[in-house]
Amino acid sequence: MKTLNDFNFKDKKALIRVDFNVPLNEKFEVTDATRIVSAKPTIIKVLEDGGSCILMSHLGRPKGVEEKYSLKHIVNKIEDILGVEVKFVEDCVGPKAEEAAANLQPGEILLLENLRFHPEETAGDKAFAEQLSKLGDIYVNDAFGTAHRAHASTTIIAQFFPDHKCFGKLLAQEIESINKVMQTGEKPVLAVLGGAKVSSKITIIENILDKVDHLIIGGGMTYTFVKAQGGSVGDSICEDDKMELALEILKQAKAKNVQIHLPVDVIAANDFANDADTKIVDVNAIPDGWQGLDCGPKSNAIFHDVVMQCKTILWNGPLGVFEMENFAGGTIALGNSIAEATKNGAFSLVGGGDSVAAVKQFGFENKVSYVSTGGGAMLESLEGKTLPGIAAILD
Ligand SMILES: Nc1ncnc2c1ncn2[C@@H]1O[C@H](COP(=O)(O)OP(=O)(O)OP(=O)(O)O)[C@@H](O)[C@H]1O
Ligand SMILES: O=C(O)[C@H](O)COP(=O)(O)O
Repeated sequence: MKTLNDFNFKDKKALIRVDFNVPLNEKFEVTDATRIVSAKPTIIKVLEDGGSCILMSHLGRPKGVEEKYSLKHIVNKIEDILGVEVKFVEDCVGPKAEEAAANLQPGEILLLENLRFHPEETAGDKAFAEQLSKLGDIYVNDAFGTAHRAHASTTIIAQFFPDHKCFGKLLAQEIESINKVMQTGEKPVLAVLGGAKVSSKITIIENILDKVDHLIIGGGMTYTFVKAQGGSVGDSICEDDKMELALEILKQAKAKNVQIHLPVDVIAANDFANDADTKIVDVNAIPDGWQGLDCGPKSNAIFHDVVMQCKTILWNGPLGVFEMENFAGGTIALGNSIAEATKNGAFSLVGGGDSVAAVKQFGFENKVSYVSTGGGAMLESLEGKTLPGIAAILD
């Protein structure tokens, strides 16, 4: 396994895949910079060797070029954190990117525009990966948060650097920490799955059923399961085409003796806004025109009891729309429960862009055992398979 220390970057251009998919507010300000701070040791090592850094990342899930997902919004934040000027080029491939990369001098940093402005990125297109590869001398993957994606910049690109590819410091550290949990995770094991990426994460549940004893399903994940069982979810986020899978998961969990805990009550709102009217309703009786945006008090109490029984706790995805004060209660309650369990000796691992933002915002960062930059990546690691971004470096 080649790491950063296996290379001297003097006069070399390091092409570094970072995961700067950070949460932004409506003014495009970074609300949690953990993923940028975490990449700093890798970037500094390259600069200290006398090399230069070409940083590439995605931001959000844009459909083509969408201004709100431009990485230009985070240039100042990166500069603040690194204390070095960051040059920005408004494309990640083509003449402009090639010229900016060619002109880069030792000690300098160049940030490329959002990779996902080109659909070839997520398609894992080989020609696009080859174009990217031309920009640097050594490929460094430091994007743990995106290591579960077989995309052009995370996986396919590695084949163009057969002898010049390595893990960044963050990725190496994350692999080590997750391996430790996998090997020593004491039972009962609990996974808490919330958030809003229903379709991409529901498929992971099936694969981690063999590893857990309890599963709390909350946040936006809730409603596909509730509707699949005949409940009324009003306007809550729901993936109808995943309802069959949700039923299958419930069936499999029963067969495998995994206890699934869904919210029993929710805070429903008549608008996706902090000042919306709200009411507490049973999870399966949300009226039309209303949407579940947080767990209710009965659910929080049930989840507390489950958390306190468990010795290993993995958490990805907030239990409500915590960015809005009125819907942060479930996430805070869960954070408190996990902090208490950790104090009592449980091992707790929290991961994901927004989950980490929540943990920091509510002061739980030092009350959990480990904070990972990866959400989906952390969950997929738990399946026990080598993530594509990691496998591509090991090849
Ligand atoms: N009931 C809900 N309805 C709508 N959105 C919700 C609900 N509950 C939580 N969310 C939203 O889920 C988002 C976070 O989900 P996500 O799955 O992206 O988690 P994450 O920690 O960022 O993980 P990853 O790093 O894999 O993206 C938050 O912005 C939060 O507002
Ligand atoms: O936030 C994440 O989990 C990573 O940046 C990956 O994002 P994605 O789920 O849009 O691929």
